[in-house]
Amino acid sequence: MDCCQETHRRETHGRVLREHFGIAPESEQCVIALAGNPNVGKSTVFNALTGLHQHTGNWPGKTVDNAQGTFTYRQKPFLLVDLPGTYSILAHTVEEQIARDFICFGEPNATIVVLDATCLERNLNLALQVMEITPNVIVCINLMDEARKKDITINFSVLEKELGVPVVATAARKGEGLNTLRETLYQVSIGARKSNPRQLVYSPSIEEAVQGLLPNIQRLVDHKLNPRWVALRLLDGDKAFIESINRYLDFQPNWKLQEEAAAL
Ligand SMILES: Nc1nc2c(ncn2[C@@H]2O[C@H](COP(=O)(O)OP(=O)(O)OP(=O)(O)O)[C@@H](O)[C@H]2O)c(=O)[nH]1
Ligand SMILES: [Mg+2]
Repeated sequence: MDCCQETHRRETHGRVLREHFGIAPESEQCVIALAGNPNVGKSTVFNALTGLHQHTGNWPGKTVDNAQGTFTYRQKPFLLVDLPGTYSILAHTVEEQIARDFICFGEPNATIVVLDATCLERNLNLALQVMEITPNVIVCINLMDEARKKDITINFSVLEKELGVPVVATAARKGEGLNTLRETLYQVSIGARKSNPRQLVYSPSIEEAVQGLLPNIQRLVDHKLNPRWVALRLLDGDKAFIESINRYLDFQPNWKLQEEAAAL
């Protein structure tokens, strides 16, 4: 990408954040999304990091501007966005669409996926989905105090190795693990800690179809979206996603790609 393209990309990104999500980060500020299943402690983590008292009820509408807070760590300013709780980000509900669109088109510098330590298996589904969109993921395993009460033990180093992203244990209500979370966020945000997120491998026919679509998608979405993720959504026949691409990235409707995907 040359510097004109980079400037254009930044301007488009700034406009998307402002116009679609009501967020206007200052130039040095790192934007961090907080995602997770309902009731896993996202807002508790949000409040602990920002010192705010975010309402811990349902997401109030289609914007995220009332769920943002700031904090500074090691002189680095962060803007944290508390996303609505979702089991998935395949956009079957308004909440899923908000979370998916923010992670995809808001392009946060990093996304913390908060998981419930007492039901990891179910919660990991969302983490794997987010890891398909972006490599900048931190997995925060919360409710560790509850897990301890139930004699659940988690091998964090194995999990971190398997997932390929940083994994942090917290009991946010007690303030446990939050310093490690801040430090990990900092390391990821300054690029000192690189991730290599595990990617789900689908059946050979789907993988072949993805490979067939990638060249055209790469041309279309450029650096703006993860082409593999777009290919998977097209193969899924996700029309709402194509509409989101056109809405956020100002593309002319391009149904040809979808026709191509449908023919595969
Ligand atoms: N025991 C324990 N309770 C916690 C912890 N973190 C959060 N909670 C409690 O879990 C409940 C849900 O926390 P929230 O922070 O509202 O969860 P959320 O993920 O924001 O929920 P939604 O926004 O509704 O999806 C609250 O009663 C919190 O006090 C923790 O680490 N340990
Ligand atoms: Mg909440």
